[in-house]
Amino acid sequence: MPTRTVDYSLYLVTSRALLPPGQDYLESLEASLQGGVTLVQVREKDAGTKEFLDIARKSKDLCARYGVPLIVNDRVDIALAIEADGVHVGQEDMPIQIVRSILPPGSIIGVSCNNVEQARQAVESGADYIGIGAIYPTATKELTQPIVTVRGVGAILSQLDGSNVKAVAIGGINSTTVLRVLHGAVSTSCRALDGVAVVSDIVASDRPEEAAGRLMQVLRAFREGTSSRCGLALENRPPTDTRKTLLIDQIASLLETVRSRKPLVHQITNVVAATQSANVTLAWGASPIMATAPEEMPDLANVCDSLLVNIGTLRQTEGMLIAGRRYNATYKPVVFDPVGVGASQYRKGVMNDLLNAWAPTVIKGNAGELAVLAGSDEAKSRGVDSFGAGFKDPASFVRSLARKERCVIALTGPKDYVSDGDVVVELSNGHPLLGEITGSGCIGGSSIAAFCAAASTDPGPVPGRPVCGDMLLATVAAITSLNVAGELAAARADVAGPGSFLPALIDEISLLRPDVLKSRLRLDFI
Ligand SMILES: Nc1ncnc2c1ncn2[C@@H]1O[C@H](COP(=O)(O)OP(=O)(O)OP(=O)(O)O)[C@@H](O)[C@H]1O
Ligand SMILES: Cc1ncsc1CCO
Repeated sequence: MPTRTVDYSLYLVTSRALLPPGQDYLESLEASLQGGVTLVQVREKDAGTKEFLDIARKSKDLCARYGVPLIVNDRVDIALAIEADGVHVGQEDMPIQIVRSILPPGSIIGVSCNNVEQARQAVESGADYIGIGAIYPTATKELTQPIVTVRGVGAILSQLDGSNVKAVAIGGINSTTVLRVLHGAVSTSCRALDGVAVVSDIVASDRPEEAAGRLMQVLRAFREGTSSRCGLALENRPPTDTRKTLLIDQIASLLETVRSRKPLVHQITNVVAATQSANVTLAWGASPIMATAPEEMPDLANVCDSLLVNIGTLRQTEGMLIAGRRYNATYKPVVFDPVGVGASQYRKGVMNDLLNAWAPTVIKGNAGELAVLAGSDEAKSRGVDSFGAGFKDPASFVRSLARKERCVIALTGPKDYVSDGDVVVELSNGHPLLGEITGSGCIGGSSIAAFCAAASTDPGPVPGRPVCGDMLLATVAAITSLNVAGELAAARADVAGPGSFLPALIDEISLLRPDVLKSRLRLDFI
């Protein structure tokens, strides 16, 4: 029998217990189908066999009218009895090979997977699809296994490389989280989800048709916006021979855009570099607001243009958690600076909590910091500083970390490397004095946040990306402009060392002219 094409995009898992009071199960199911649900699984954990059979049969008839396949949870006997399109099993249920031997040829068989090994086994045993979860903690199902998190999905998807096994994510996915899940859950080989499975966002809604419609809109927008390059390299790239000239023009032009747009840059940063970060932000022509209280994050996310989260002197992380989520929800850039993350287990734990809670647009760090993020021991750190020779192949390192973390990665040092998972730009401007003042990395983060704000564009009514605009360009422009200002400051007659360098640097940032910037830029695509 030819393999049939199944649309996994919006996979509804039913649960009568979650229906709003007075809502009829079949009416709700029909409304969801009208809203665009593409696949349905009947899951009724507490129903007796007779009742389950009845619900499954009625659901099957209804789905058939909409041309939507129906899958039965766990119960192979019920699937056979109602001639369902397939069965979904858990890890403790009947093994896939046995299910396959019982069901008619061509049946869809899916299995829940919580980790890489389970996904490997699913492929080996001939599953049609895997349900990866739970992505978030959810009240719908009692969790017996660890939360996968959005950042954990990529490694599981990698197991599907070379197979025809499809994948959906499940657990806590709703219209607020769906874009984060779709965008964040992609393997380093660019394997994305085939769909998302949703329970309460649709079933518990008074208007299931609208709930399903909202999810479908985001799914469509995501696919349209990310048809190539994993959805990371956001803008169309020019041909190789002209792109360096074009990039240099774009950098100079973005410097002017920062000054003309005067973005408001919200910064949650450390107490060491806070004042110089605010001054540098002003010197670029942007406006800083340094604010940490969790209570004010919703208001600030509405009025500010971008967010910087710097963990240099961690005290309370609640504001950081809320802020990132809010800026994601308003489609504004979020820059993350994991200062000194190698210094303590606490910092590392906080970094992971933050990155699991929200999507960074850019992560910037020195070699020691990014090595901790990547789980590599190629570069070392001591406190907030990186030491040693660093990465043997920094270009490959940033490219693969960008793919893994699904954002732009900026690796700083004597040379800087910026990647969006596709291209890598090597930046050779700068001056050793930048390494001799504290917080030069921190002001780099503030600068990136200002340039990202200036580069961000209107996401439109149904955004298919967490942020719109060329964030690779913004990151490159910010770092390299700062480094050129550093060269100009270091060359001044009144600069005798690190003490006089910092004020001169702030002056040179505010004085930097686009033509001077262009003439001094030293960068290359790798
Ligand atoms: N030796 C150097 N030569 C040229 N530029 C440098 C040098 N060292 C650092 N820089 C520049 O200084 C900036 C900060 O980079 P660095 O890697 O020192 O950050 P960091 O270690 O995070 O700093 P900090 O912890 O002090 O905030 C970057 O723009 C980088 O290009
Ligand atoms: C020195 C220092 N300690 C915590 S943050 C910071 C600023 C440079 O990263």
